[in-house]
Amino acid sequence: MKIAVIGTGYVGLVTGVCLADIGHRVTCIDVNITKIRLLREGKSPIFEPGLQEMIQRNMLENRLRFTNEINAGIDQASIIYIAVGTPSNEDGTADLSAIQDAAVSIAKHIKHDVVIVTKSTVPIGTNDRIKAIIEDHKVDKSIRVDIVSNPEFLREGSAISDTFNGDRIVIGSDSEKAADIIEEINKPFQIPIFRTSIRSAEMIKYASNAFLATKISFINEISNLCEKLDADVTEVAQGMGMDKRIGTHFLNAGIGYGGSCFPKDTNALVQIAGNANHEFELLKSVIEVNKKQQKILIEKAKKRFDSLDGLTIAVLGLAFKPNTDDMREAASIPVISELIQSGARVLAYDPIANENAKRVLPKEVTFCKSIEEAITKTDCVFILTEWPEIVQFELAKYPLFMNRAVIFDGRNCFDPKKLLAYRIEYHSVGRSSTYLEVLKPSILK
Ligand SMILES: NC(=O)c1ccc[n+]([C@@H]2O[C@H](COP(=O)([O-])OP(=O)(O)OC[C@H]3O[C@@H](n4cnc5c(N)ncnc54)[C@H](O)[C@@H]3O)[C@@H](O)[C@H]2O)c1
Ligand SMILES: O=c1ccn([C@@H]2O[C@H](COP(=O)(O)OP(=O)(O)O[C@H]3O[C@H](CO)[C@@H](O)[C@H](O)[C@H]3O)[C@@H](O)[C@H]2O)c(=O)[nH]1
Repeated sequence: MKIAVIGTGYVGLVTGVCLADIGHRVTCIDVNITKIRLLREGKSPIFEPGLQEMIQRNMLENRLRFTNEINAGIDQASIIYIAVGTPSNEDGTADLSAIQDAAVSIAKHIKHDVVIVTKSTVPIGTNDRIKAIIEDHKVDKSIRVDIVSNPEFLREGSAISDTFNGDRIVIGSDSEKAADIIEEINKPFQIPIFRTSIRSAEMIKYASNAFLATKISFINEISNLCEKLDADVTEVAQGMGMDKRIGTHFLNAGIGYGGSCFPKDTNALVQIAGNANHEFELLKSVIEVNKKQQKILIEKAKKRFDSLDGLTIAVLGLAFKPNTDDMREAASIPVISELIQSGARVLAYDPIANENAKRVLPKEVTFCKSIEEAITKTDCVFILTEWPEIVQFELAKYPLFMNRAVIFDGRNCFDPKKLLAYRIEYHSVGRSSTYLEVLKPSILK
């Protein structure tokens, strides 16, 4: 099948490359000239495990090409995927300007019948608008355009594996024929296919992200209670997860969720609900809990040191999660800004995201090339992302390199008892802190 994919970001690029890998002929289109130049050289503009190798292999086998020209890109394609960004507007609503531009461009350039497949996360009713825009702007009115909502569920950092091993592929359409074609295209992935109406498909995407975000905020609230009542949230989550109705996933307490999706999509769903005269109280609380949770390590450090003014602090892990270079809505942004405002000197390290982080973090931050360099002569360490390199770093080195070995761990990377053996003072989330002279805080305090 000849396919065009508009937008070569985290979703469009992975979708295009994986569709090529299962045998389709794919042209990826983007307005960004630098991205397309890099891609034509076989270089991935984003860090995503396995992606660059897959790009090169499929280019060599002539199934994958890249262009800035929408005209050339969609010329031969009978299927056009839309995977452009839908970021947040100031008020939390989804900015649909890239979707609008893509729809108008498609309409102006199509020369034969096509199926348009929307991968981008879009508010309920948007696919109807896409169809209306294309019908309005298409030059040859006899061309037939069918629309399919095919929301994407991949996670950054495991995008390729998720594409090949996803739990479901949702295909929403009011055209049986178009849905059949998209089902056929996806068959080689051997993933269960769920067919719905267009609007249900659009809603499944928002509802899924909102539910996962709710799980995270819920366990974070439980973790705050655990700290007050001397329970251990990792044990609690494990015990809860053994109930199949609850499940073990997305119960990791920490400094909250970030990334390009959960913050944006939860806010958008609150707005979508508001527009339908529905106050989504639960989701509003999920968002508020997350905002508070991002500051939890700062509160702990302020309590421990009285003031952060003049302290030198290492921050390990800057990306919003491991195995990605994506800094969108990363917890490191509010945390580091507050550390600097409080008068601390910040030394930061991320195995992959340093370059992207430089563009969004305050200019006062010193970026380091290794964990050792970042923690040298520091008063404490903040761990914000559980990169394997950070989790596996030799614990004995902390007391060796630091002024005083105090760790604030926002991702519960270590067993507190183990850290005590290394003479490290350790503060994590939802668990008792371990001090050198085991000063267990009284639950009555
Ligand atoms: N990032 C994820 O993990 C993820 C997962 C599932 C769904 N989504 C959704 O998928 C969509 C894309 O997300 P992303 O993270 O890949 O975004 P992104 O910002 O990484 O990429 C979007 C790309 O679209 C390009 N673009 C914008 N307007 C264009 C146009 N008119 N023509 C051609 N190209 C254009 C941009 O230059 C950019 O390269 C969003 O709606 C997002 O919510 C993202
Ligand atoms: O138990 C958990 C699980 C995740 N997180 C945090 O939640 C955020 C999001 O993590 P994850 O969901 O793994 O990454 P994303 O790439 O943002 O993927 C989410 O957002 C995508 C975009 O919509 C969806 O496609 C995916 O299904 C959905 O998991 C990160 O900051 C994680 O640190 C936690 O704090 N605790």
